[in-house]
Amino acid sequence: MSGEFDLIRRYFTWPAHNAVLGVGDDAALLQPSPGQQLVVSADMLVAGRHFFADTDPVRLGHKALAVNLSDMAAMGATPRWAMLSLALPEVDEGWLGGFSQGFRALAEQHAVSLIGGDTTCGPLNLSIQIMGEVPPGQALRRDGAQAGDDLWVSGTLGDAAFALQSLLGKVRLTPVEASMLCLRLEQPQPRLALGTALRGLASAALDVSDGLAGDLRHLAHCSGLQAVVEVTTVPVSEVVQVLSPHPLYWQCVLAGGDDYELCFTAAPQHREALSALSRQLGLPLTRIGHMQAGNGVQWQEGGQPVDWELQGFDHFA
Ligand SMILES: Nc1ncnc2c1ncn2[C@@H]1O[C@H](COP(=O)(O)OP(=O)(O)OP(=O)(O)O)[C@@H](O)[C@H]1O
Ligand SMILES: Cc1ncc(C[n+]2csc(CCOP(=O)(O)O)c2C)c(N)n1
Ligand SMILES: [Mg+2]
Repeated sequence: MSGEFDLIRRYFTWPAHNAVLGVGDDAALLQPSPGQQLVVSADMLVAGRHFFADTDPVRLGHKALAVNLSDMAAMGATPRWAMLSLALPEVDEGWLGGFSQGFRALAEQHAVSLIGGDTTCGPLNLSIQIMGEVPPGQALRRDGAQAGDDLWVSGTLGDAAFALQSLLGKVRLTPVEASMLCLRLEQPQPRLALGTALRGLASAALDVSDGLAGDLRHLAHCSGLQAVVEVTTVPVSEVVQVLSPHPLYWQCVLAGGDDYELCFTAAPQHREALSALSRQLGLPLTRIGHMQAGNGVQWQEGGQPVDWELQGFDHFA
């Protein structure tokens, strides 16, 4: 292979069906759908900090895009375009082939076009910008929760955090358990169908990337309210349930991060509609608490407040 431009052509150039002009010029040209608002977000993955450098490149390509799609889901947006900026320590054809395959498969599954990016030599770093669309006024923001709203979460929490603990040798799992949890850590599924279905139902939403404790604090702060969470109702997988005696249990479930589930608020009148949506999507939606006047997050166990100092993931804490 002859270098940077050959690499881009071979691994990161395929037809961009919904762009006027994609990879190959100084910039891409996009035609947003008439009347839609543009939704834009960026997320970077750094080797050694967000993933281990020896992670399966197919899974890594998936995850790099998935964490960005998750932010589109959290906004109730339909993703349309992605830009991929890479710093690569070397040209490793096997790695590039796998990474490109994982990225492309997820992009095609959601009709997202790769329309450009940047490629340099440097410590392994994957940076993606994602763009999507939402009808005006229908985006799911963090600041819309009302006192009395129910607090909901999709899927299960804590799987990815326990997978990380297992990879770090701090939790012992059977090979089957470890591979189930590692799938959650390395190949998260962005909840896009849920996000768009929540338009008009949820009053506020965000995705759980840094752990419920940290992310919920953002939602509470933006809405000027307090979130009350009954910890015994927080949904966990069967594998994580078995780990409930472990000293890291609540830390992983409530503050672990890397879950990429959606956490949202909705008025109690929408409970039936949300249960029906859960059945329709085949995705658990669980009521874990409510919003009230105040600030921050109040954890309760069996209805009694507990004084747990849980922090979400913070790169500089
Ligand atoms: N360097 C930066 N310059 C400008 N804005 C930033 C910068 N870094 C983050 N932001 C903005 O700060 C807000 C919070 O960013 P953050 O990365 O925490 O988003 P998130 O969805 O909560 O988390 P995650 O990165 O885990 O997806 C977003 O609006 C983001 O665009
Ligand atoms: C090797 C390795 N070490 C630690 C973690 C855990 N981790 C890293 S960043 C992050 C929050 C989301 O990041 P951001 O807020 O930057 O989007 C979490 C939970 C991991 N996945 N891999
Ligand atoms: Mg987010």
